[in-house]
Amino acid sequence: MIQTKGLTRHFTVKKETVEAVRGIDLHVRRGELVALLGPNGAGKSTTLRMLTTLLPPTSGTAEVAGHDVVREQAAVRHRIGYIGQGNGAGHTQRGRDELVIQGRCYGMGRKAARARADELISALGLETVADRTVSTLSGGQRRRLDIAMGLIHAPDLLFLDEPSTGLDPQNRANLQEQILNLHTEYGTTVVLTTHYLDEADSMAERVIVVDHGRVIADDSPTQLKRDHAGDRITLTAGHTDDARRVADRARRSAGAEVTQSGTSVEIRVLGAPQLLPGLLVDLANDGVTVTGAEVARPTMDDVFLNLTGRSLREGGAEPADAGADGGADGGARAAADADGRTTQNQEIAA
Ligand SMILES: Nc1ncnc2c1ncn2[C@@H]1O[C@H](COP(=O)(O)OP(=O)(O)OP(=O)(O)O)[C@@H](O)[C@H]1O
Repeated sequence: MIQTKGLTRHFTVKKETVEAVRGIDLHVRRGELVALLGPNGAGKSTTLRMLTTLLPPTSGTAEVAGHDVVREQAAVRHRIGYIGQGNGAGHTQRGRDELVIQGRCYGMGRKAARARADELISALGLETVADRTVSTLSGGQRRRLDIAMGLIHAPDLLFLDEPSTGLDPQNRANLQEQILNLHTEYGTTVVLTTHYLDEADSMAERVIVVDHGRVIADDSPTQLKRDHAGDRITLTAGHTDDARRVADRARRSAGAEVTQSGTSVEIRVLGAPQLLPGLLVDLANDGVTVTGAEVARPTMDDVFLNLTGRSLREGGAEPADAGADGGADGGARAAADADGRTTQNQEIAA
């Protein structure tokens, strides 16, 4: 469904070259749900904008839904849906009308566009708000309307750029569920970008970790965690001296990566739940008192830390949960009309 080779994109800012994407090779199969995960500025949106024909690559090639993104832009756009960051729907229209107009832009007949709009309104739980003007909808409802807009022409492939950024946890969970349902029900291939670790972990069948414009890992969340992060045991001792003895024993008994910080000792191993009881017995035999023990299974953050040496959160990449159900305006979307001509709303020029 997507095949890229050596895809790069450079920008020139004040005579300086910004290498946003530095040679990405991707292969996404039909029906996959893939998350591009990375911190702010990693190159995720730039990659998506090249794949959706909104931005020409500096070099390399990309084929999307069987068409070249540079030479066959209209054909690509007919086969994809793209939901950019922020809201794309016009704010003074009723949601239902926006959907029908979008369908008409794709060359659908009035009746077919109306029927498809009804179907998506129901699939995305928008029945009670579809006849209100878009400006009166909550952030979560607008986001779902945007997704309906991206799906109106039944694309084979849906791109979502940070679909749940700016939503509160409840709306985020709701939106994730809707996306998963659409993926299952219609078999749509979905490529989304996110810097929510839990989103990549829980939604995606495959996570492509991007950093500094390059792919640094590509696998299922389970495999990534298995390969790049062990379990974490945290043991607390009453005194620093005891903590040192805990650390020594952990290194000897478990052969694990051990870090001591004051009275706390962090042990990274595979199979922590099986290992911990034996370790506690060894420590008791050594006469060391442990006052606390905790086992944490690996997260995508551990994977990122292991791959890059820094936490995804350190770069400010993990946004705080938004308190309000709101999304920024100024999103981007692309649509092709019946002749394959293209409309773009509020897209930033490169
Ligand atoms: N139009 C542009 N002009 C100049 N530099 C740009 C432009 N678009 C992106 N960049 C730069 O390219 C790099 C990658 O940006 P990009 O938006 O692709 O990252 P991202 O991974 O999507 O980040 P975020 O999670 O914050 O959206 C950044 O350094 C960014 O500042």
